[in-house]
Amino acid sequence: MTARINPSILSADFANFQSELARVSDADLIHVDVMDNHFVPNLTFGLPMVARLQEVTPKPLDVHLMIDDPDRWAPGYAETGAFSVTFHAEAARDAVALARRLREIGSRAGIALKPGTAVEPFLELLPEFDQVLVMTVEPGFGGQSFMPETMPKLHALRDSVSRLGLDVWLQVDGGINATTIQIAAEAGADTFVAGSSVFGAQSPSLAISTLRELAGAHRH
Ligand SMILES: O=C(CO)[C@H](O)[C@H](O)COP(=O)(O)O
Repeated sequence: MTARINPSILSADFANFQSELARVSDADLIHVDVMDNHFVPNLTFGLPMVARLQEVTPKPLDVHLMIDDPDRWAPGYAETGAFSVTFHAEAARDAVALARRLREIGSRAGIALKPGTAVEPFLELLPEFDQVLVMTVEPGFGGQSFMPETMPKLHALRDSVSRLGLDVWLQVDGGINATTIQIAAEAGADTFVAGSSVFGAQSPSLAISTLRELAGAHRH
């Protein structure tokens, strides 16, 4: 299992995304946080920005939709050519139908769970998804502390993925740094979103390679 490190541009300089993307050229994917100020109490950007980001970076975009009504809006993000589009279980009306639509368009389909959302209803649905995002903070803001109480969800997901013989990526997002990445990797995560610990580092490149090594050394 290779550890993927996806820097979150929520922690980048919003006035200089193009040069910020160049600082994380060692990343596996670029994590793009779309927030609508309804599903979460924060507002970032929408479809035109995501489409433009894809034009200025060769890196695959890992789009995380923290928005209401993803059934209506998510397909548009897949149509920009995003590598993966992840929507929230709490917001979707028909998560399976939406995931199928995203895959049909050509994007990987991800489902995200807030810290208080149980994972059990989704375990048997795993074949419908390419990625599960376990939020390790309440979604909305960067720079928060990792919530270790979310780790049992990773264990349950990793067990089900192995039992069903699937290649579903297990992603964590929120408070990931050189300490917490080891905990999440041991619990079964293979894909790590990191905002402040990468963009806040003097050398994002070094931060990425350190995180990748630590995750690899502590993999499940
Ligand atoms: O989805 C997010 C917040 O909702 C961010 O991706 C996440 O919080 C990353 O920031 P940091 O690594 O600083 O916690």
